[in-house]
Amino acid sequence: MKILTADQLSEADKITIQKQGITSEELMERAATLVFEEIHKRLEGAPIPIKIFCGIGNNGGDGLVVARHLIQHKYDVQVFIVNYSDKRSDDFLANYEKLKKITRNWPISIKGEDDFPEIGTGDFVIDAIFGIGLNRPIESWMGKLVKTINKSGAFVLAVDMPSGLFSDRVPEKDAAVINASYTLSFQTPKLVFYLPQTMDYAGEVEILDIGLDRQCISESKSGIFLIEDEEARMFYKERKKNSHKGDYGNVLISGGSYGKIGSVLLSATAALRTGTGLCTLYVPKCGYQIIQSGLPEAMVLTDENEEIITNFPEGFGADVNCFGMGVGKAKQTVEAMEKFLRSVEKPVVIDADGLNILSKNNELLKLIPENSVLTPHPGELKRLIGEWKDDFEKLEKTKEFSKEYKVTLLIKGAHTFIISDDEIYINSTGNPGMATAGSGDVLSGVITSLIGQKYNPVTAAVLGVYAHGLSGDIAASKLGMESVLAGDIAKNMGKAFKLISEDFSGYEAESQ
Ligand SMILES: NC(=O)C1=CN([C@@H]2O[C@H](COP(=O)(O)OP(=O)(O)OC[C@H]3O[C@@H](n4cnc5c(N)ncnc54)[C@H](O)[C@@H]3O)[C@@H](O)[C@H]2O)[C@@H](O)CC1
Ligand SMILES: Nc1ncnc2c1ncn2[C@@H]1O[C@H](COP(=O)(O)OP(=O)(O)O)[C@@H](O)[C@H]1O
Ligand SMILES: [K+]
Repeated sequence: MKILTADQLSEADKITIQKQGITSEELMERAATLVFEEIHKRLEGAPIPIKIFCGIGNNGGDGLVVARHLIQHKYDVQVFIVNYSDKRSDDFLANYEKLKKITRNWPISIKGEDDFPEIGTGDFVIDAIFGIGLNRPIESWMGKLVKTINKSGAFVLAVDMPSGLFSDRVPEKDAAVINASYTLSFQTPKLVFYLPQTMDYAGEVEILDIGLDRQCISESKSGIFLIEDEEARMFYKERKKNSHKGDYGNVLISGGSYGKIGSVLLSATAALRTGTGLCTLYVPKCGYQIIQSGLPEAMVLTDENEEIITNFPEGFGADVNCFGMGVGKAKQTVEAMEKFLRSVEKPVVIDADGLNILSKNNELLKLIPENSVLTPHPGELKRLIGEWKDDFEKLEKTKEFSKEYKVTLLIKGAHTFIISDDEIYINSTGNPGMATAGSGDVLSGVITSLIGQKYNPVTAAVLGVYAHGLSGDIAASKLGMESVLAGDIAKNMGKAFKLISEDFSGYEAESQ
């Protein structure tokens, strides 16, 4: 799903109104009615005290529409108008009049701290103060109101955006921003719902399709995409009946050192569980027994050194190479990495210590084959591209690096970002159970495997990250998050692809 900016969305609102021949008030009614329906579906008429805080722009107008429907469905509703100026929007005013006609319990105006209501843990708060129209931080008594709502312990549902959160920048420290439990947002996701510095404000996010003009949305230029099941299905290639192991890639994974052989074992297991035809590992001698008994399906080549990698097997002719997990940073290993980079021409996958070696030996960067995939977590990324001021600058710097070296980079995290040139893909799968040693090694194995199966490297990275997260979700649903081991993510890769592919065949069957 495309991610658009606030300006693009406002433009889409205008075009929709024109093309569909509706008024902006009708569009507001449509959007806010969807919000009401979501709430009604969950509350099922429960007599919970609902407190709706409305601004005086169109986000506030949405709040008034939601209030009207809730009251008409006999909910216990009190509306508060956050009355910070006299400039009310036309659609706010129209809905204010409509609300007054259906209830005697008129909205209460808040003009300062003295007017703040009591808000308790049992309340259901709807935040309709500011939406995408926010153009400066929330200050004075309004800021205090936001902080009071946050402290109340009430369940907070934000309409479109948590108030105080900008769609294109990180709030200042101590800024007043609603900490929503849930955000119902209109038409497209907003980038700030997924960045580590801002994602917590939005809580759980659901996107409501308010029927904005499809052509306008599809023509809007955006380089940012949220990857969900629909996109994963589009990328997935089914295995052909008439195929053999040579069709699914001959991969070589090089890494490991004394005490860290498990890392390569995990990557190789993941590669094979992702469908690799032939998988060979290149490890120090001490890894031989471990791999042969731990993963008999893999072949093993060993370095002449017992404990570290000091060389790289030239002329092996793998379809794709992966280098770095558990490899350490010894001088001879750096030399082996240089030999590796000089001897390979096709895109490679570089992970973990492979990335740390690159950070310390910048002259190696220009040896990386074009279209390679680098898989840093934020710590490794920082070593590679330097410090950043905030998440927006991090994205810009990562894009620059991607363009300079013509590589795809991951920024791993709760939402992993995949960055290639000017494009950003954001993953939607995964769970905190995956914050466990070795899950990154599994991911490199998955991406390497997909490149070996002839997915282009960007698609391999995007689909690989999605399937890896889905596998983590399957593992967590069976084991509980605390018990997920990286090996469980590898083990469930097949089930993840089955989910992706079964939906696909279901879709095909339906359309026949
Ligand atoms: N335009 C449309 O047709 C639709 C708009 N919708 C709603 O409209 C919202 C956008 O509405 P608006 O553009 O009216 O903007 P908001 O309701 O977000 O904000 C209202 C106005 O407050 C002022 N403002 C911004 N930051 C402020 C601050 N910190 N302190 C004091 N004043 C501040 C701005 O002038 C802004 O226009 C969306 O988020 C969505 O909820 C929906 O109803 C869908 C349809
Ligand atoms: N809270 C989380 N939610 C979803 N995925 C997560 C979370 N924490 C970690 N992950 C995923 O787990 C993996 C961790 O990778 P990494 O930090 O390299 O681990 P390691 O080095 O131990 O293998 C990444 O794919 C990351 O996206
Ligand atoms: K809001």
